Amino acid sequence: MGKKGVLLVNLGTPDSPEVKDVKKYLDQFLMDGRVIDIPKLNRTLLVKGIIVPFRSPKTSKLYKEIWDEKGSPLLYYSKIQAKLLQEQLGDDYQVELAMRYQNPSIEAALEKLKAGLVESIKVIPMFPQYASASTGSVMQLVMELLSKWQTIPPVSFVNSFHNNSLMIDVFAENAIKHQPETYDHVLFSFHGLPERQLLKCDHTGNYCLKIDNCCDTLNETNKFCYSAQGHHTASLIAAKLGLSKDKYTVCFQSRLGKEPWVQPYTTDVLKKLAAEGKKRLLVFSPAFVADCLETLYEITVEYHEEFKALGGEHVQLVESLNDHPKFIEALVELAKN
Ligand SMILES: C=CC1=C(C)c2cc3[nH]c(cc4nc(cc5[nH]c(cc1n2)c(C)c5CCC(=O)O)C(CCC(=O)O)=C4C)c(C)c3C=C
Ligand SMILES: [Fe+2]
Ligand SMILES: [Fe+2]
Repeated sequence: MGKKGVLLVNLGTPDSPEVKDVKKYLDQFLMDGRVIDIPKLNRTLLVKGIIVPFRSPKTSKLYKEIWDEKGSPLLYYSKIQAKLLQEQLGDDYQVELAMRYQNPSIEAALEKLKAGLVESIKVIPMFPQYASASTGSVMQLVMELLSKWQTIPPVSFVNSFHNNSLMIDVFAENAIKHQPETYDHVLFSFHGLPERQLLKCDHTGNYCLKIDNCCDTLNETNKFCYSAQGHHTASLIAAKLGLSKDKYTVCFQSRLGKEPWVQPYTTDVLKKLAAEGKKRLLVFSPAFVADCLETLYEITVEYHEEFKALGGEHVQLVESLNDHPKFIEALVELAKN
């Protein structure tokens, strides 16, 4: 019997924090039609003509703030996760790591699985909540690449793991280290998405953003909605910590461009909480399985400074799943089941 192949795929990061590598990364990332879902000509003009030239120098500076001797935290933690998963799964499995954008590429990782003569491939996009821009994009590229193989082994995909109980435990355990009861309010700040991407995943056409609080709870209609899955993740972590509804807010960060994105925006929530006199905030970022630019810079530095300027005192990030042994156990479950 051959080994079973497991492919972990996270988003990606530049090869270095230098402007030229950030340009290559942003170009590949934002030219993906599932990330900026507008007609190709408009996307090309917007990405190559405006976003990449103007945003890259700024983004390069931000990456330099979080880059250390181990490299980009997202890649560094992803490599540890893959190594620990391989150790836990043992010799019957071959685990490979890939990034959707830049390196190590999905193509190279699939070639390694092919060379290992694996009898099957389990793809785990490392995004707890399904979104077309993240999980969907990984699935599409893997399917495109595999479609060119002569022999296509049995392939399966993890679609989402927003309610994985081991993952929920890790977020809760990581928060307990910070004594959540000493904070005035808790935020679950998810990476944002353009509203039109949420609307596209509502197959009824009359539910999402048409009904009040459409995605505050998960149901049969919105079960693949990124926002609904995010609210569900947040409610499970809150329940584990015994947080009542008035103690936490689900919000969305990292908006890009002028179009409406899923709301409320984290920056607006910071303003509201500061105006209410809240001083100390504990912030989860449960759309990611590893600390990255969005957590280590946007939350830890930018939101902290923004909140202090508004009269607040402290914004504390709850560290991500990173190399927590229970998260590796969660990955073992996902790989096997
Ligand atoms: C249209 C723009 C973007 C969409 C849609 C989007 C969705 C999306 N992104 C992640 C995860 C990550 N994004 C990260 C960085 C990042 N994201 C965008 C834009 C969109 N993301 C940009 C331009 C950047 C780069 C930084 C910047 O210039 O602001 C990261 C961090 C990577 C790292 O190296 O640390 C992650 C992770 C998800 C899960 C998602 C859809 C739900
Ligand atoms: Fe992003
Ligand atoms: Fe909705």
